[in-house]
Amino acid sequence: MSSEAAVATGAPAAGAATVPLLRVQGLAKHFGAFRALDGVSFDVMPGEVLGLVGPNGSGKTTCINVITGLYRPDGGSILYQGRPVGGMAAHRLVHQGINRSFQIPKPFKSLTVRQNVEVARTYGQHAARAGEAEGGVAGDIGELLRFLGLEQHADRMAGELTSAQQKMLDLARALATRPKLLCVDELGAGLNPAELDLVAGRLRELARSGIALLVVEHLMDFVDEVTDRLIVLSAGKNLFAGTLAQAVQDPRVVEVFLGAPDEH
Ligand SMILES: Nc1ncnc2c1ncn2[C@@H]1O[C@H](COP(=O)(O)OP(=O)(O)OP(=O)(O)O)[C@@H](O)[C@H]1O
Repeated sequence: MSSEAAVATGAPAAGAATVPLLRVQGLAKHFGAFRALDGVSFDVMPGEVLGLVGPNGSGKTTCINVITGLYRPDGGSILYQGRPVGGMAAHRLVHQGINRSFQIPKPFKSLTVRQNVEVARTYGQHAARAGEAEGGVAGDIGELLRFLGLEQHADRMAGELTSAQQKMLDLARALATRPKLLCVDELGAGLNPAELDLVAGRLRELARSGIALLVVEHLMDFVDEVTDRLIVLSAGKNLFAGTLAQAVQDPRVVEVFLGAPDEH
């Protein structure tokens, strides 16, 4: 990688000892002639919370969709724990420790909250059998529901939950598979300030427990609270890598994404 690319992607300096959990290099995804991802590169370090931000349509969700196996990449590489996983089916990635939550959760509405999480646990049982990440918040379903404020709803049908509660359930389902890398797609949208506070705290707690997070989000206060570092995408390409404090000083980021302070 050139030194310029290393700066743009926030890659660690050559010779740095820490190995990325996920390394995305030159990732491409095309829909017909349209290049939704046009050579995106970044690393996610173990236990890191990396924000993936940018204007509407810049490719953030597509990036998560490719990393988690919903779409096959059209170019570039995805290395997870040093091994290529680009194009691998979603269920295999879940077994490897990569899972995600969705912008619009789709729980099994006629199953209870607990049953929804049990189904997810079964789906991820390969990881459970391997005895990885036992204990912690993802160790026990009751504990997981408590962690996400769902314990009093455990026996309700998922279809009866509010949309905020459905987002928590979606997170619980992803965590039930004991991910090492959790991709979180616009969790903050539609949550009230108290719910946002709770979720931000929980995501930080997950990171402290060793889970790496890739967080797509529009709410910049939430991004500020939750993430260690940001990648800004613009039109399917890397625009910036660094902290939010650095991003607000970067004229390119201000121009295409953040806007001038008086525009807020
Ligand atoms: N399945 C698809 N077929 C065709 N075009 C798609 C598909 N998925 C995404 N796109 C297009 O790719 C571009 C990137 O979409 P994507 O959802 O990744 O953007 P985003 O950065 O997540 O946007 P937002 O912040 O609005 O959610 C958009 O122009 C979108 O219309």
